[in-house]
Amino acid sequence: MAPTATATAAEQSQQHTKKAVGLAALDASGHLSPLAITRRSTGDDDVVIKILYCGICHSDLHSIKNDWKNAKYPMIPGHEIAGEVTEAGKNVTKFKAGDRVGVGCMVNSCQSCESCDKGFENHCPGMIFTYNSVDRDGTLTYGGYSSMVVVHERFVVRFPDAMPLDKGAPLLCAGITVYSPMKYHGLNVPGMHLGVLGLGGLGHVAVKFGKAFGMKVTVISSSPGKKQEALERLGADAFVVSKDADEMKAAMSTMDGIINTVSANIPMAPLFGLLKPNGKMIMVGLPEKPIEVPPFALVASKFTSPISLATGRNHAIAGILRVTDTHIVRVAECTGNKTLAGSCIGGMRDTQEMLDLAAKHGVTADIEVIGAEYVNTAMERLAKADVRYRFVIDIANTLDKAAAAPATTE
Ligand SMILES: NC(=O)c1ccc[n+]([C@@H]2O[C@H](COP(=O)([O-])OP(=O)(O)OC[C@H]3O[C@@H](n4cnc5c(N)ncnc54)[C@H](O)[C@@H]3O)[C@@H](O)[C@H]2O)c1
Ligand SMILES: [Zn+2]
Ligand SMILES: [Zn+2]
Repeated sequence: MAPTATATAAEQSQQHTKKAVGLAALDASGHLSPLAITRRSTGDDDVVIKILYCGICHSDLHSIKNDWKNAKYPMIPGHEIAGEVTEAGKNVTKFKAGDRVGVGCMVNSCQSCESCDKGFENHCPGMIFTYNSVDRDGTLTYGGYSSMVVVHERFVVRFPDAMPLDKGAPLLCAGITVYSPMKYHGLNVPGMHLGVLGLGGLGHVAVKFGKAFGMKVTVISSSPGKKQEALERLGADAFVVSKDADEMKAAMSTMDGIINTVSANIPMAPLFGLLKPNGKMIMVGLPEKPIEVPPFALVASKFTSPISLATGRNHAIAGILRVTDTHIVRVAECTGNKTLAGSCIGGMRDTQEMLDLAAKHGVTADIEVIGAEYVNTAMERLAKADVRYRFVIDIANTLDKAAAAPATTE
C-alpha cells in the first residue's frame, strides 16, 4: 500500500473526503513514489476529473529537484492533465459527466482582478498553480501524476472531438506556453520567419504551430542529430546548429522572432544576432541561474558575417567590407532595437482557443507513453533530453498497479 501524506494531513480540512493516489517527491532528490492523498469534496463550481493521461513537463523536473528554490514537499507534479469528467457541482454549466477535458498549469485565481477579467488568470496575483501551491483552504495543491483531481470549472478546458487525450495532454502546458507569446507578440503571421530555440517538448510544438500559422520556421539547436527529424518529421524549413559558427553567421539578421525554450543556461549574446532589426526574443525556458545579456546585443549589435565567394551567398551586403581569399567579410553592421521578453503559460480563454485551433490544424505532441512505474527513469531521460518529444504517463492503466507495488521496487 502507498504511504499516507502525513506531512500535510494536519493541514487538510474535513472537506477533503475524496481518496486518491499520486506519485510524490518527498525531497529534493526528486525521487517519485506512490502516496495516498485526499482531494476536496465536490464544490458547487467544481468538476471532478478521472485522470487518464498526464504529460511530463521539464518544469516538473525543475520543481521536484527544487531548482527554483520554492519546492513544497510532498510534491505531486503534473500540469498537462487529460481525463474524463466523473461529477460536476450544481453550478457547473460547461461540463457534465463523461466529457473529455483537460487541466493545465492553474487550478484557481481570484477571478475578480483586472487580469482575471481580461482572461489572463496566469497574471493574477492570486493564481494557484496546479501543484506546489497553497490552495484557498490552506492545503497543498497536488498535480496530475495522480488518479483524480477536483478543479473549479473555469480552469477546465474541453477537448475537441478530433483531439486525442494522450497526444493532446502536453498542449495544456507546452502548447499554450508557446501559443500565447506567438499570439501576443505578433509571431503568428504567415510568411514571417520564426526561430525555435531548443527542440524539446515546448520547442517541437512551437515548430508545429509556426507551420500551422504559415510561417517559415527555423530550429536552432545544439544537437545536429535532430536536424533530419526537425525537417522531415516536424516540418521545419531550416535547421541551424547553434555551435556551428558558419551556420550561425549565415542565419544572421533573418528572423522576426525567436521562442527560446531551452531549459539550461546557454550563451545568449550570439542568438540576438539571428534577429532582424526590431526582432523579438521570447524567453519561455526557465533555467536555474540568471541569463547574461550584453546591452549591445539588444541595442545595436556588431558582428562579422563572412560571405562565401564560391557561392555568393548573401552577396547583397551593406556595411564595412573586407575581402579575404575565400570570403567577403562584413566587418561591422548595426542591427538593433531588439526586444527581450518573457512569457508565462497563458490564460484560460487562450488555452481553449489554442486547443481548438490545434485540433483544426492537426497539431498534437509527439509522445512516448509510459507506465507510472517508469516515471523515475523518464525523469532521468528527460534531464538528458532523451525523449521525442514528450513523456505522457498512462495514468488510468498503470498508476494503481504502481501504487500497490512495494515502494522499494520504484
Ligand atoms: N514560461 C512558461 O510558462 C513555461 C512553461 C512550461 C515550461 N517552461 C520551461 O521551459 C523549458 C523547456 O521545457 P520543456 O518541457 O520543453 O523541456 P524539454 O527538456 O523537453 O526541452 C528543453 C530543450 O532544451 C534543450 N537544452 C537543454 N539543455 C541545453 C543546453 N545546455 N544547450 C542547448 N540546449 C539545451 C534540450 O535539448 C531540449 O531540446 C523548461 O525550463 C521549463 O521549465 C516554461
Ligand atoms: Zn509545464
Ligand atoms: Zn485575479
